[in-house]
Amino acid sequence: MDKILIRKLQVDAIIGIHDYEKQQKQPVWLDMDLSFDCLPAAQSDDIRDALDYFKVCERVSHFVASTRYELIEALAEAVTEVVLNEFACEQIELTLYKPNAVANTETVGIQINRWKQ
Ligand SMILES: Nc1nc2c(c(=O)[nH]1)N=C([C@H](O)[C@@H](O)CO)CN2
Repeated sequence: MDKILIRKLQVDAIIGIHDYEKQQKQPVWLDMDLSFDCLPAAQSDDIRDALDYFKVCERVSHFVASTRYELIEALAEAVTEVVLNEFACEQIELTLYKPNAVANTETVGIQINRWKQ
C-alpha cells in the first residue's frame, strides 16, 4: 500500500499532567504515515483523486489546537480517530512528539498504528 507522508507538523496544544501545562499551550510535533492508493491520482493528475495532505494538516492542526489532554496517549488516539473518520486513508501511523516535556532531551513522544474499522 502507498503512503502519504507528513513530517513534523507543528501545533501548540494544552497537553500535560501538571497545572502549568494546563494553563499554557506548548508545541507538539506530528509525523503521519497515511496508507492510501496513490495510483488513481498518479494516472489522473487530479487532486480530487488524491489524499490531500494540505487538508489533513489543516484539519489536524485545528483539532489539536482546540483540545485539552493530560497524556500524549490520549491526544494521539484522538488524532488517529479524526483522520480515519474524516479522510479516505485505511491506516495511520502517528508519531506524536512533545519537545519541551523533558529537559536534556531533543523530544519525547509516542508512536501508534490504527486502522479503519
Ligand atoms: N507516558 C506518558 N508519560 C508522561 C506524560 C504522558 O503524557 N505520557 N506526561 C508527563 C508530563 O506531562 C510531562 O510531559 C511534563 O512534565 C510525564 N510523563
